[in-house]
Amino acid sequence: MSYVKRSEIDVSADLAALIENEILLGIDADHFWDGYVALLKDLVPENRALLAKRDELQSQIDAWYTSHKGQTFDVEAANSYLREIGYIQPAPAPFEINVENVDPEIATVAGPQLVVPVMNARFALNAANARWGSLYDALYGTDAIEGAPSGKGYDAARGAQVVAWARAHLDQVAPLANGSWADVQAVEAGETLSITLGDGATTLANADHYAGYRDNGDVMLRVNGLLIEIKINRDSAIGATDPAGISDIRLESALTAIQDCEDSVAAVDAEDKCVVYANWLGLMKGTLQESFNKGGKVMTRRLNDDVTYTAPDGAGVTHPGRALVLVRNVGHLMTNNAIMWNGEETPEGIMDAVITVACAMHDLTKTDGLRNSRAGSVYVVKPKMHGPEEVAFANTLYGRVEDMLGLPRNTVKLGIMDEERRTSANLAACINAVKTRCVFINTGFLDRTGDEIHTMMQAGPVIPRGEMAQSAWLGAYENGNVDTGLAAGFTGQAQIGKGMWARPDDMADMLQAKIGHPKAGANTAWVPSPTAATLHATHYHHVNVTDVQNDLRARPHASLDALLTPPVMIGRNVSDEEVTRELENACQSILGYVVRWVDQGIGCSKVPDIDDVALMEDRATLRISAQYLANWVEHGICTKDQVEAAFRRMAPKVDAQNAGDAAYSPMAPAFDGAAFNAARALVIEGIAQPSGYTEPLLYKARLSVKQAAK
Ligand SMILES: CC(=O)SCCNC(=O)CCNC(=O)[C@H](O)C(C)(C)COP(=O)(O)OP(=O)(O)OC[C@H]1O[C@@H](n2cnc3c(N)ncnc32)[C@H](O)[C@@H]1OP(=O)(O)O
Ligand SMILES: O=CC(=O)O
Ligand SMILES: [Mg+2]
Repeated sequence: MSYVKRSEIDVSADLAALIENEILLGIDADHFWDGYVALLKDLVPENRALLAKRDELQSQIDAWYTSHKGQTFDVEAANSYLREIGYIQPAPAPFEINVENVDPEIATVAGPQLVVPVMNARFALNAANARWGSLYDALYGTDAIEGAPSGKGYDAARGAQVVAWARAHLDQVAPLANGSWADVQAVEAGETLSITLGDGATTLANADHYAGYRDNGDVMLRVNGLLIEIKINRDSAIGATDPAGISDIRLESALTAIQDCEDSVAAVDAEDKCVVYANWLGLMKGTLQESFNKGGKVMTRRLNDDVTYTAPDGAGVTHPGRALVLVRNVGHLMTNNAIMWNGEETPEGIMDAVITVACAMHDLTKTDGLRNSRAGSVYVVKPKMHGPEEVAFANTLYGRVEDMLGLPRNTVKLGIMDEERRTSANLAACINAVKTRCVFINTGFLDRTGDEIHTMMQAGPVIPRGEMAQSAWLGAYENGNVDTGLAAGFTGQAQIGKGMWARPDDMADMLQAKIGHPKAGANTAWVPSPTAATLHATHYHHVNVTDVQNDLRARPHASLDALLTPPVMIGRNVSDEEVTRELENACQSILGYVVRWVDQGIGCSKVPDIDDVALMEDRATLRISAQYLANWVEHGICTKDQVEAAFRRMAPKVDAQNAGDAAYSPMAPAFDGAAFNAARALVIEGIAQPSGYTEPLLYKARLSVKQAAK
């Protein structure tokens, strides 16, 4: 890689060109680079000290559990030790966040949050455009309706089921004064909504559900703040068969979308980071586009326009056509060779902070066109922070970035991923550390599960993975997050978010289960795809989250003791069959994910588990699998040899799963490629990995593959 000297640092020539020629907006390049160096000088030592503190606390916790081996777990004694070493910190006096200029998609309206790897422009654009999605398509094309389309063309019987489902949904969430949406013969929208049924006329039971109409006759409803567009088009194939000419029902779906620079991407060097930043820049400028071949046709995807309609009082309304996008930066751990200082890599988190916010200035300076934040904010999601000092460090970092770029204080809003144990245990103090920026707390339960296993490594053998969802700590974590957000005044200002639906193909189950998120008081929850966003949107039609939050405020705060009780097996045997099954399942998913990451730079994959259920795998799910097996080896539930044997049995299976991919290199029978070795190391060296993170080994392996290819 070639570098250019800027101020006192060596910057990848490609990154410097991107920044100087395309990103910097009215900022002198020399001033920018001097500011960058000043920031490194002030913040790198603190960054390193925070990482050292993580290690120090971990060794103290390891030592405490090792010295209490074999004893019955005493939560009081454990927590008093955690207080003594500063792991549990005093809670702040009651306070409320006070955040200004927050867009309604975050502050007031509840709805789905889509996450997308920003390195993939085709997906990133699709995510931004997923603000609106077809309910008919989402039902027709997934298992949300039992079975699958039959025959080659349109399956009319399935189509009828879709229409029936969608009309029944409208009957529940936007009912007619009398009769059913299933029997509508004609719709006339104007100052009021007139609906003709077979046996007379009616209108909506609740006039507030009527939002207006579009020039083409489409009807706009609004339920719990989310728009529903009833499309009327008698010339379309579906509309022609419908008595009222209804051709589709389109839902406001992904209100927000997180463009991810972190766990769903594989960005290890300057070349990769340039792709990340260029895509994010394109989204902020509104110019990103991508051409690709789909179904034999070349298509070009761009950002969608806003949606216009007329309100019942005749006023013209312009409503966002795109999700409000947030950017997930990386955490405080990793460094990257894109910017070198004194011959050393510099923190990737600092680089993400400066560059993604600088890109967002292109949005901030717009007054029309494809704007992202109409309120004038930049939304950054900060993952993997451990405790209040690390959150305070993020506050300092983004404040320094604002100063460097000449932005008003608190332009940058922060979302805290509540996904590390020390953060959950001190969540109020974490929020307090960014109380003028904090726009979300989200239970990233996948990383959080990985951190639970890693932090409690010496407490004993962890329970089988399938039992984790029911364990007491997880319930206390999910409830505690909501309780803390409510006490900190999040209602009307910020999101209380819940985690990812990690079975992207199982939409029927998602429809059943994920309504639990708004019912638990979450005003958003993560979905893996635009289709999932549309289906999950229906949940927010049913549940008024503000009402739920108002009710929940009265309940007692979730128990800290439960939160900090480790999910270990006490006095329990695990059968040989169960061990083999767990080993094979984990090894298969580790290999299936790692091989695509290391060999092809794909950061998020759909990988079949041992029962052939397709699971979304990213660095966080990998962290769980690796730490889980590392824990079982540590406590003698299985041996290193068994792990090795399971990897070798599973590698040919993963190779077969990828047989259709021309770019794929098999791992068997040699078992000595970079990917296989990285997978093995993630388990065998798992305990030594900082906080059990997977990135150090993944980055190393990927860099070696990229180097070899050059
Ligand atoms: C623990 C955590 O940190 S969770 C957060 C990180 N995880 C994520 O961000 C998950 C994001 N999701 C994804 O990356 C993908 O959905 C995967 C990898 C799970 C599955 O990808 P695929 O196997 O390619 O999906 P599939 O073939 O079913 O669908 C592809 C289509 O859906 C679209 N799509 C799928 N996921 C997304 C998404 N998250 N955003 C936007 N579009 C998407 C694609 O654009 C594509 O449509 P197109 O052909 O019109 O472009
Ligand atoms: O980032 C999300 C998680 O679950 O981890
Ligand atoms: Mg995470």
